[in-house]
Amino acid sequence: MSKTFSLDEVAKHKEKDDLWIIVEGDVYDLTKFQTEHPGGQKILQRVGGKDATTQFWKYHNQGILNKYKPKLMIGSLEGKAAEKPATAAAAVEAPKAAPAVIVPAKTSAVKVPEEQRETLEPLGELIPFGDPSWYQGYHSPYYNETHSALRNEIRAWMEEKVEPYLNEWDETKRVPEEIYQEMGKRGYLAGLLGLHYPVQYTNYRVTSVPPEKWDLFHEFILTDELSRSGSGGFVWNVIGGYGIGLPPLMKFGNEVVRKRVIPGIINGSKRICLAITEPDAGSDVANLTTTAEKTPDGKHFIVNGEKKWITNGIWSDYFTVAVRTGKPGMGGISVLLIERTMPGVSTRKMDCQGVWASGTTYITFEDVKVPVENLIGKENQGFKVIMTNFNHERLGIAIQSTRFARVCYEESMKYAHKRKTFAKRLIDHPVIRMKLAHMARQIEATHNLLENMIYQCKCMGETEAMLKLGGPIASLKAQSTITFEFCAREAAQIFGGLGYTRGGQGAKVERLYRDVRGYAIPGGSEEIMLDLSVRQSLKVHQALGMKL
Ligand code: HEM
Repeated sequence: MSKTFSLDEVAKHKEKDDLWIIVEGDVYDLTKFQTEHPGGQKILQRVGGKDATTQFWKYHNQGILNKYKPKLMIGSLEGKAAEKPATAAAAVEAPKAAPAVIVPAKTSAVKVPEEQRETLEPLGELIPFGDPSWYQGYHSPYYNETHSALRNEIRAWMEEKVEPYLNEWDETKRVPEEIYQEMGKRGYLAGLLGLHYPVQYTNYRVTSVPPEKWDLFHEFILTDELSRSGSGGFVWNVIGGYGIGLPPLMKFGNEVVRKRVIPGIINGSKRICLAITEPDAGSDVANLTTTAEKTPDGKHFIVNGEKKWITNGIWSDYFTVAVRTGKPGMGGISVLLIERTMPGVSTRKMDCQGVWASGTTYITFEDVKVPVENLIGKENQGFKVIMTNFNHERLGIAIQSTRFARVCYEESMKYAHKRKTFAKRLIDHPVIRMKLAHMARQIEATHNLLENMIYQCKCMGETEAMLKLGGPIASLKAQSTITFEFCAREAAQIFGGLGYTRGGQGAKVERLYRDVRGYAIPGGSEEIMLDLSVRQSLKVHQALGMKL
């Protein structure tokens, strides 16, 4: 049981060589820690023996408390109010108006179906627009109790295992391998393929969702909650290569290869990535030049070429690679599964502006001998394989960008309640409220479009979705990254110097600002997406009988 102390007892420990403070009713012994405190020793000594809750929240965010609590907390004050989690939001000055009342499901005007009631149980800090509206007691047609259970499960895991370490991982440009392995064991990797939960390849299950109930909204929630990290590097480290590299193999791979390779990847012990982009061919896929020539006996392809900006390439065991097997243009492309053990594969890490922990890689293939069984899909029909992948990839980017925009907004809203300028909190300056309002309206609009697209994908078959939704999803991808860029910029302005320095309270904002281009360019640049959204939708609607 944790020790309890009276205020008088704590007050005795106020000297440099015996220094305690109180934060949120808990007592911390900072005697040893003070010399390594990044904010300085004296500032701690000034609050020695006292309640320093207000000062603490002024300079730190929740992650710091979560990280240091286990090391520095020695007990609590006598009579500390019934255990409720300490949060930065709790320290924010109370609003003047009466607190909002969440309408419980039972008293809603419309009868809420039994299976949706739990989704109305709020989660999070209830900052307006700080989470999707169904997290905050608002109705939605898309979610049931398995979705809210999953949301709670991932958030708890992220807060314990991921959040406190994000800054470290960003600086070292690597997420510990155990996190990826845990993604496998917790069943999360298996749920990220835009497909039914693949029970045939894994015995791991997601604790809160039976496999037969798994749908695209679960995948949405999973990616969304991972993105609450506010780190493109983290998200891409754990799902970047996997989410786009594995689906083609799952759908179009040779059965023997699938059985040999997929279980290790889904269980988190092996890694895969998608290698399409080349030094000279990005969004313009049809022009790629990496060649794969068949050997005279027809048993192998010999692959030569270079791939660039490949997420996770540096630590991947498998590469889903677009190659040219035939004539110029889209009719001569195939997709091959290349394995790191095959001689002639080399990878080199690239230094980029953002997404640091994602392992952006330059790959060279030099006379790599690949068995024909490793062909994914049919020879010279690889363009279809690549196209089928695009909706899933772009939806993933849109989910991440939208949550990143929300993180920028949420962080700004919290900070605007504690930072004072000209004797007023930032939130009391109309110019700051205007910034927050513009962020929120774009985030909410994008999120609603996102839910609509996911619902369409859930209802349509894959081919119908590929044809009909190519345009709208391209539009959504651009909408989400433009929103992300806007919110990152506005958040950086609100945070001022703190959004310009790495680490500290503005860490997420500073990092996300650097990650913006990593989202606006790959998976189809904004310009190409917007143009495609009109061209593709016109084609589809011509087929549907458009009268123009
Ligand atoms: C449990 C007690 C505390 C811990 C574990 C702690 C930890 C930290 C850490 C890790 C940082 C680096 C910045 C960051 O990553 O966010 C920091 C910065 C700082 N801390 Fe603390 N701190 C504690 C208490 C306090 C208190 C009570 C004060 C003020 C009275 C304070 C004032 C500061 C200041 C001024 C900075 C520099 C902020 C900046 O760079 O903008 N800290 N602290």
